[in-house]
Amino acid sequence: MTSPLIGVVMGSSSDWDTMQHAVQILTQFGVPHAAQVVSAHRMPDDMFAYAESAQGRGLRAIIAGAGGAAHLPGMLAAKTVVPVLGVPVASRHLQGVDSLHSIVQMPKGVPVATFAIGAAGAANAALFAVAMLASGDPALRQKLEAFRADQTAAARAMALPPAA
Ligand SMILES: Nc1c(C(=O)O)ncn1[C@@H]1O[C@H](COP(=O)(O)O)[C@@H](O)[C@H]1O
Repeated sequence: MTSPLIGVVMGSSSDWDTMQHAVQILTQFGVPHAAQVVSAHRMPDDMFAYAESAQGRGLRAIIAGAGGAAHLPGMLAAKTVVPVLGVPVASRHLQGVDSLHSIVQMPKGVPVATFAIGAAGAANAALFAVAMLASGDPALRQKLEAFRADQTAAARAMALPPAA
């Protein structure tokens, strides 16, 4: 079995509806990945172990999704130099604005690349991870270029309904 290049973690299984969109993209591009629940709040020792072992396990990036007081991406970034891509998950009461602010407002020196709230952010985090890997992998770069070309063709083919 190929060891994962991208780790996908989330604070709770309730984040899966959002984070599965990252996993779908990684699967589509054939990027070896592994997804699991890791919570800075509820399982801090596991979170530390995950971050501390990330480099040695060969992870090239970690996509971390969390909602509300979303400390997971930032705490991972505090414990590893493997790039962390943060995905704010929509929360029940504040619709994910709390998650976004928690993830994006990192202190200088400990960056988390922060994406949009929800499914689009999760998909874009995965596409960004693919782009990072593609810079050293011509076959993957070709797949990414084909994906973008398909997207452009679909946008050009968009038709609008007649005005009411
Ligand atoms: N933000 C975090 C962290 C963390 O950052 O460590 N751990 C869990 N959570 C978030 O709590 C929300 C509610 O979780 P539950 O649905 O399990 O109550 C989830 O969006 C999760 O990401």
